[in-house]
Amino acid sequence: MSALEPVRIGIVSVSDRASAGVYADQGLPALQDWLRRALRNPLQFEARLIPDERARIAQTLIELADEAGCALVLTTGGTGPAPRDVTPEATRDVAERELPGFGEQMRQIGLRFVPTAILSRQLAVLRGRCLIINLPGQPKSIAETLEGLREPGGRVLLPGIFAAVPYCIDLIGGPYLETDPAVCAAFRPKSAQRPTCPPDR
Ligand SMILES: Nc1ncnc2c1ncn2[C@@H]1O[C@H](COP(=O)(O)OP(=O)(O)OP(=O)(O)O)[C@@H](O)[C@H]1O
Ligand SMILES: Nc1nc2c(c(=O)[nH]1)N[C@H]1C(S)=C(S)[C@@H](COP(=O)(O)O)O[C@H]1N2
Repeated sequence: MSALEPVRIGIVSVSDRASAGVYADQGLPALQDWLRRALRNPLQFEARLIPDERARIAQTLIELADEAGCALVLTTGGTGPAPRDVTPEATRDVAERELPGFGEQMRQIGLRFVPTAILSRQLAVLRGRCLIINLPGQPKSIAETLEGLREPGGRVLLPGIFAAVPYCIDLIGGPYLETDPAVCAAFRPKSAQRPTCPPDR
């Protein structure tokens, strides 16, 4: 049995108004809250609040992936069709490979909550040993997208995208992530499952 490894996660809120102080940023707290509930590993966050500027977003993603050593970076905001929504372009600027399945599933989930989910151009990419995923800016969309949809009794109707994140990070050589199945049941093939020590020991 191995102890759960610490994981460094980049969280990036892309918002002109929140970064200028027009309103309080709710993106970073929502990301942190959800990740703390979902993951059992010790977590270290690298948090950034930045405006909707393509070069600034790209530079932040490079810094988090290459210098800070984040295994995962989640962005929120700037995925829509408005002229200043450029997060997907900045993400593609730094991408080595794209994982189109994430965007497909994220829009499917979003459509169960709002018809305008079709407007989000959100995507996921790989850069070295880092998985970068774009989430929409609406703070409630963060938990919706990561966790998916349940019926009132708790049964999962549509799995959130986070179910596939731990195995993806295994495959790119990152730390072994363990989730709380009550929040998000991660899927791994049996051959990839490892026994780990419970976190409270
Ligand atoms: N970081 C944030 N904190 C709090 N609320 C946000 C944040 N980002 C977005 N929202 C809310 O979600 C709505 C849709 O998000 P969207 O990313 O389209 O914002 P926007 O209209 O481009 O403005 P901005 O970039 O200035 O946040 C916003 O109008 C705002 O009400
Ligand atoms: N799950 C979910 N997805 C969602 C939403 C939402 O509320 N929940 N909002 C949508 C809306 S209204 C827009 S315009 C697009 C793009 O949002 P962004 O520009 O804030 O990233 O995300 C969409 N995706």
